[in-house]
Amino acid sequence: MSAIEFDDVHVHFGAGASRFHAVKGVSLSIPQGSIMGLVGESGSGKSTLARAAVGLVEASSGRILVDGVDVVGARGETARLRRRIQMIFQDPSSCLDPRMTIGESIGEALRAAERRDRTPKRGRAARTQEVERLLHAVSLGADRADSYPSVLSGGQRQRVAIARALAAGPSVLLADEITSALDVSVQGAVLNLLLELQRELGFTMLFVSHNLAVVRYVCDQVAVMRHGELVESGPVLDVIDNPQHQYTRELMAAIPQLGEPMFR
Ligand SMILES: Nc1ncnc2c1ncn2[C@@H]1O[C@H](COP(=O)(O)OP(=O)(O)OP(=O)(O)O)[C@@H](O)[C@H]1O
Repeated sequence: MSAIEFDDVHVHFGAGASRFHAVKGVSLSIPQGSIMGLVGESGSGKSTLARAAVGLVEASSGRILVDGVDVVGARGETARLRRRIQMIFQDPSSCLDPRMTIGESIGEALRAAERRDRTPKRGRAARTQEVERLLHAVSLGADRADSYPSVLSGGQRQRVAIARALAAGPSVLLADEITSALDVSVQGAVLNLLLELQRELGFTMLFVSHNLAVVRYVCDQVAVMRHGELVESGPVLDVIDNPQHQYTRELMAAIPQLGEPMFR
């Protein structure tokens, strides 16, 4: 498993007069195996920072290091390191092809990982077995392999998205608002599943969320962004219970009550 570090990362969108500075020199280090929450108001640059790590947006400058190796603009062996960073999105449909069955979709992610790692291609039976193991890992029955995404609930689709990410053998997982589109009754199950998998597999995680109660439940560290800048970071309970920055205090005050853990 890998540590990930953002070192003075800047991201701009657009050009000329409409050039917009979305991420302004963010430096953030997530130790191997820990879960860092990333919070801040809408538009503060959280998703953009996460997307820069997987190359979905281009960092204008700065370094993104996986185990100390800069993966920005990486090629060859280093690009392989970057593909060990997997991202899960708010809307699971965005990563599921509606024309593919769930089994085909997970199988495709397995094949991509084989190509990346240059490991021998699994035979059909071995692939089916691995798809079933991954479905089981995310608490879906093996019979789901033949279903299409359209017949699944939002929570089930998000489980499939997690299974696809796991198929890639991630060393770092970026979770961007992964439960905010789900019904509250399903959110807890998906979060608990993710926590169990993280404990079992030990991947490092960046967990982007608006919900501070969820962040407190899931994360051991938290970073706060505002207007593209990092304003504060530290152990989750320290930051939530004793925020140092005025903006973090305002963010906490906006939450009606941070009561006991939500989903236990
Ligand atoms: N592809 C893009 N082109 C232009 N501007 C963009 C693009 N993606 C994001 N932005 C802008 O960058 C800023 C940061 O967006 P980002 O999605 O990272 O914020 P966020 O903190 O994740 O917000 P939210 O919590 O609402 O998802 C916003 O002003 C957004 O409009």
